[in-house]
Amino acid sequence: MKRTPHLLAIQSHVVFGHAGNGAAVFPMQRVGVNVWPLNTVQFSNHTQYGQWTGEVLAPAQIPALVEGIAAIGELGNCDAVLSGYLGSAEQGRAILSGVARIKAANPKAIYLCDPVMGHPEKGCIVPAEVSSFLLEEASAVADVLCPNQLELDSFCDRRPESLEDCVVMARSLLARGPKAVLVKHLVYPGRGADDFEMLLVTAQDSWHLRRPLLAFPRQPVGVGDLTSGLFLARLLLGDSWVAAFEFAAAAVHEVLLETQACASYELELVRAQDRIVHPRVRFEAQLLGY
Ligand SMILES: Nc1ncnc2c1ncn2[C@@H]1O[C@H](COP(=O)(O)OP(=O)(O)O)[C@@H](O)[C@H]1O
Ligand SMILES: Cc1ncc(COP(=O)(O)O)c(C=O)c1O
Ligand SMILES: [Mg+2]
Repeated sequence: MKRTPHLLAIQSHVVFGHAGNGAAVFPMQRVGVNVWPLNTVQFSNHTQYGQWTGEVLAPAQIPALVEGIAAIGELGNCDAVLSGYLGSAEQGRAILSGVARIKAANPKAIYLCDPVMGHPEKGCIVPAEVSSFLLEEASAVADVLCPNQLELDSFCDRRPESLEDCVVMARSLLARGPKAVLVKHLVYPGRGADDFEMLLVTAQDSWHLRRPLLAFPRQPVGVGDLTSGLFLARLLLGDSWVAAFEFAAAAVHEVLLETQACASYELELVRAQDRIVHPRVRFEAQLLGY
């Protein structure tokens, strides 16, 4: 029987609703991965409500928890680390030391970094030191980076001029060390008004994917976290880069369709659970010639 992969997921948790691990853990489990959730913050709700209560995890807890897993002899079973929303740069450095510890125990383990930098206009609040940490330190260690357009622009310190330019920008991140860059949401001059576009770039190839843009009165939160989590889960289950990309796009679209149908602000993950595992829609990624 094929072994079930194990994944250490280090990101935020919300008590109410869905963001960070609260958006990604259940879907990753549903598609067939053992998830080890390590919550960088525990907030009452995501920050786009404009108010929340809760705490940031003390950074020293991250290596302490990783050591605890090492002490029971399980660290070598960790196949991947996922990091997302961070409460402080110090937490980020603690994650990198955890990644090093895990790679020493299992050299095949991969590290996917979702560089959540915040979006002040949308009300996603992330400390400025976290952005600097992601730009300067995490990107050099990550095997896979999953920025949105704003985060890609921050990495490159400019905005794209075209789709081809988005590929150039994503490729420039590969030079820092990652093997693949998934841009979860593309924004560039001249893009299709009715589409939601994504990009996957590896050293060899680049793929572009379109799915329908859905109308929401308030943009749902946690979509990026869900995308990164499902992409990594499917990679661990043996998918190729492009298959995992297409799966994540389809499964996330199913969740958004259910969320829209329920007129809900929070992602309808429980109602959409079967559609996450077996998406009814399929979006084919197009291989770009550049
Ligand atoms: N098909 C879609 N139609 C409309 N909005 C979408 C669709 N897919 C994702 N979104 C929204 O687009 C935004 C994507 O956010 P973005 O900033 O690119 O990534 P992240 O979720 O990581 O912040 C989110 O607000 C999400 O709710
Ligand atoms: C606590 C928390 N985690 C994660 C996120 C990231 O969510 P998204 O997937 O939309 O980038 C947010 C965004 O506001 C947040 O408040
Ligand atoms: Mg995000």
